[in-house]
Amino acid sequence: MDLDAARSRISKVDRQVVDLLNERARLSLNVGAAKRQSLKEQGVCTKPEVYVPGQEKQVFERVRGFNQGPLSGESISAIYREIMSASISLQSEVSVGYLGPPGTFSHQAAMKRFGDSLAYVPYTRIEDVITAAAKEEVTYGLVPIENSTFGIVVQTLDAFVGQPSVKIRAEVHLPVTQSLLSRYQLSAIRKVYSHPQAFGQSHTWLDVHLPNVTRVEVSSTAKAAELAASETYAAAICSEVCASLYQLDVVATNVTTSSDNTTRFFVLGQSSDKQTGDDKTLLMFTVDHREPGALCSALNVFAKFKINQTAINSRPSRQRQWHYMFFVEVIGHALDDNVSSALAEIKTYCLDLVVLGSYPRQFY
Ligand SMILES: O=C(O)C(=O)C[C@]1(C(=O)O)C=C[C@@H](O)C=C1
Repeated sequence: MDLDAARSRISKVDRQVVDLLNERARLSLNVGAAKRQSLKEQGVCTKPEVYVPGQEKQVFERVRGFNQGPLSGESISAIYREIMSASISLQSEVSVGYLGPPGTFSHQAAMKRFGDSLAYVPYTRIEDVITAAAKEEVTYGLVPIENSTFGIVVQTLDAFVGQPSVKIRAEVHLPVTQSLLSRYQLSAIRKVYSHPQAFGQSHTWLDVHLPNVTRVEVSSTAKAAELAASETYAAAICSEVCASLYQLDVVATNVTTSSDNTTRFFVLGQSSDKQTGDDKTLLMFTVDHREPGALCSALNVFAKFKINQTAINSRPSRQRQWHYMFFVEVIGHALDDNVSSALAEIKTYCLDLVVLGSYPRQFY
């Protein structure tokens, strides 16, 4: 086929693609109307959940299964990410809060999960994102929970203690590459700004290349870029996307200690999604320390019901000195028979127990 003939065929296919996209969009509007009708019939006056991670999981698996190539599975997912983003925005006005300013890894994780058609709202602190999601100032909030190199994000766990009503709806994994950005060359840099997590992921490189330079912790990596852009002899450890956003040069690329450095984020909303058959659940509880072995007894319940734990963390309870909030993540949905039976039994060992949410295991 010659060039003109191939372009003319593409133009005909484009027309069919656009018609099919609009047919899908009309069906999505029907889905939105059906959700509203169903809530009305149940006498519930809340807005329907427009982002349904379990359903998205099925759509992604299905379309990747249909794919015969030459498009890669990743290309199909990227195209469908935008189709679903448009579909969500047709059904309702959706906003997503994240730790700003623009250019943070939280911003990138939010875009990766929700695409281009939604509104993104930056907040200065992680706790502000969680409060905004709890108070429905935004439809969803996205917060980092842990990094594969530096570990748990304590600000997120501490903020859950203050906002136990917020519910985890989904998890997002984002590969993270930290870089050194500045308006100056390496030898001229006197001060480096970054978030404590980013310093934790790149301290080995900093110890070797900038050993005597002051490290200043700030609220986010993009805030660090903003400050580095406004000061003499300053630099930031942040994402390379901040170079164009804040008019900085990339002085050193990939200063991260671990090559497969990944951060896991939670999408927060008013409720969790229904079971998908491959879910995780995060619990927050305190145990009575006057009871010997109370934590051990609580954790033993998971073994009894054959429930795998994927993470355990603790933070000071802040209400009683030397008492702790435990955060345990398990495989399964809170509505699964074994998990709900385990929760009923664990309650007998806990002073309080909150299910922070159940969410499909990361899938794309
Ligand atoms: O099935 C739904 O609940 C929809 O809202 C439709 C749809 C889609 O376009 O396929 C859109 C958004 C949801 O996150 C999941 C799926």
